Amino acid sequence: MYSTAFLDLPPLVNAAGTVRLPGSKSISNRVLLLAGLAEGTTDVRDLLDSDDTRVMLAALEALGCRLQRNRASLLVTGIGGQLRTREAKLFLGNAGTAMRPLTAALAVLAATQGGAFELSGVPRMHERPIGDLVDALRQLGCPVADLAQPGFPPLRVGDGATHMLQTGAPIRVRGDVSSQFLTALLLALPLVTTDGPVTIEVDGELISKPYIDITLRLLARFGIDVQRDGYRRFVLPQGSAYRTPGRIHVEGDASSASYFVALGAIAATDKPVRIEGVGLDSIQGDIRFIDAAQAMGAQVKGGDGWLEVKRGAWPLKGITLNCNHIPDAAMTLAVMALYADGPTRLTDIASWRVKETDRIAAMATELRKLGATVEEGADFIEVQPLPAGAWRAASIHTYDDHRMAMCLSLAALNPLAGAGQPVPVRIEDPRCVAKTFPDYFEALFDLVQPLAGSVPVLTVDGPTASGKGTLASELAAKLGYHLLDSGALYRATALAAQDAGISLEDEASLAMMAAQLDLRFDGHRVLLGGRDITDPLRLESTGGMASRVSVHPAVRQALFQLQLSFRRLPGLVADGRDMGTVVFPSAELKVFLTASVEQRASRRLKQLLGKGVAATLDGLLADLRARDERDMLRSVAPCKPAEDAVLLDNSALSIDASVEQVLGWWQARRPF
Ligand SMILES: Nc1ncnc2c1ncn2[C@@H]1O[C@H](COP(=O)(O)OP(=O)(O)OP(=O)(O)O)[C@@H](O)[C@H]1O
Ligand SMILES: Nc1ccn([C@@H]2O[C@H](COP(=O)(O)O)[C@@H](O)[C@H]2O)c(=O)n1
Repeated sequence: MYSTAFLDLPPLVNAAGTVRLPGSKSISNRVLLLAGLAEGTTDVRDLLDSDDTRVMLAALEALGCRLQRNRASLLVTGIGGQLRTREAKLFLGNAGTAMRPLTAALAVLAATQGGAFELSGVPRMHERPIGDLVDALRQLGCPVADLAQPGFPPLRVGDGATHMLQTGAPIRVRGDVSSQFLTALLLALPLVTTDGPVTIEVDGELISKPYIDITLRLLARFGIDVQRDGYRRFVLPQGSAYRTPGRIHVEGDASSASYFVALGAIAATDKPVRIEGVGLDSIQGDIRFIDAAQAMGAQVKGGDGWLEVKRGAWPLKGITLNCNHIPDAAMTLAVMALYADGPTRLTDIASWRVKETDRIAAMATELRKLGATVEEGADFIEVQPLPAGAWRAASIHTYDDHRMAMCLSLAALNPLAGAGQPVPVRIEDPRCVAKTFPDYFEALFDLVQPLAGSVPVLTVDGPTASGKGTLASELAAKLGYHLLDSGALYRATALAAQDAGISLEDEASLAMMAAQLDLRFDGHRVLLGGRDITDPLRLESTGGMASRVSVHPAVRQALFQLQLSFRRLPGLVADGRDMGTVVFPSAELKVFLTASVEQRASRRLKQLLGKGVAATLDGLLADLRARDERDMLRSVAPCKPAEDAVLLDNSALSIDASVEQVLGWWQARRPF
């Protein structure tokens, strides 16, 4: 997962390969609640691991459910409809699928058994309406107190006392703001069917009906057979009791599939994008996104648990579509619309305005930043195609909304819109995808191909102990980029030569060895032929040997391709001696880092003594001077600034100040 302040996506030109989707958020949180309320243990397979499921799990644990994590599954032992804890404060983040059903379940449990529970979330959750659900619970006779603005969380359900609930008359709930209110009642009211059936009647036209279908199917898996009259009236039979199905599998998230369906429709020209975990047999309403994608031109094939998508019509075809049945996935159509041959109008999407953010306003604002013409209304959005040449590099604000981040990432495919100037796209706060798809960007990068030469590189060269490694790794962490410590390759070659008894002057043998290095970077550990060489790699003596090995042109040549292979999406920070001059001469930013030899020696002394390695300042000064001389005066790729490098003397700069300085230079060169 990328937890950086922003993530820059270079222009992308193709996509192919397989993505395995994480579990559905809607199914995961419904299953967790049902398993938590049921008696016995439920073995939940392929559960989504994300922010929204984590808050649900934390709430269940606080309520006395037992959770046991195994490698492949989560075992949930429920409370069997009996409160184990009578008071708790539950923080539910921005998870509507946790807030609404838990409010209903705890309201009836607290009212009938005596208890009081506070439910709160992030500030945006406190702006998302819940009043219609609260009204329904109050009709039943459940005490519910607004702790801030009436009709919105935070709430307190229950007052510690027990209450007789009015289950004889139908409970009325509005269905035209969020279908989650009805879902919440359907999931919770089996708890109060001991004395007779309970009826729920929906006021207004129910939106997002497919989500109710998921609720009903999952209730059936847990032994509750709801009788109903269309989507107007639902009856929970007397004596409804949650029975664990034993094992239950969570299918992949159909809303998350939409980004990869769109990716295939826009970019998969030869081989398809294959999506695994969700398919034509899906119980999720958002699977119907594929109909919309096909209407726009996508070629879609599928079966049980899989889909394959390729580009069909190109440009895509603009469509007008009522999206009431696919409210979440429909956001993806708004970005596909940029690649269409005419306007795309998405209607009946008023619910977008009360989601993680006001999604109609957010989508219109961000698409306009890219250069698009967008019209928005109370319940629709109309997007005009964005012709080649009209695309602008944009920094996309994501409003703490995972779907904004994932949808807008598709704008990086802009080179496919025509022959205009390709532009990168910046996604702000990429961590927001953690709500439903923590590894979304990793999955995307596995499938796409960047425009040739567009993966950005930042080089940091300079003499020994100037702080290159420290600076480079901080920069890579801040930008979410890969890191190349090129010195480690020369050091590893020297160690391998030492092990094999090869002379450091034997250029041909050293080059052969360098070309076959079996080197693996595993976090901070470095493995050579499976052996952990992390510690010996960093020895001063190894640095000295590396310096001798690195003077040989054939060795440098042998390591050249390996270094280039580190240039992968989304970008690279490379540190060494010749990164800016030889290996990445087209790097966007080249920094040449220096510090006085005395400063460098004293930093290295501190570093070595800190690790418990004996050293003296005089000894280090002599070593550094010798290494500087050899590295700077050698005939091939000497250590020197590239002509277009920026010099940074950090003798009097802290590490943080150096990082800020270089990030400032970097930002100044980006087009955002
Ligand atoms: N700006 C700075 N101010 C103070 N200390 C620093 C600064 N930058 C780096 N250091 C410290 O200097 C030491 C050497 O830094 P580092 O290992 O990053 O250098 P290097 O140039 O990568 O060395 P080498 O060429 O041997 O790989 C480390 O202990 C690091 O914490
Ligand atoms: N691009 C590079 C990187 C390193 N070297 C040589 O390797 C020695 C060790 O490098 P460290 O950065 O890990 O200290 C160094 O002294 C150089 O001789 C190189 O030539 N080119």
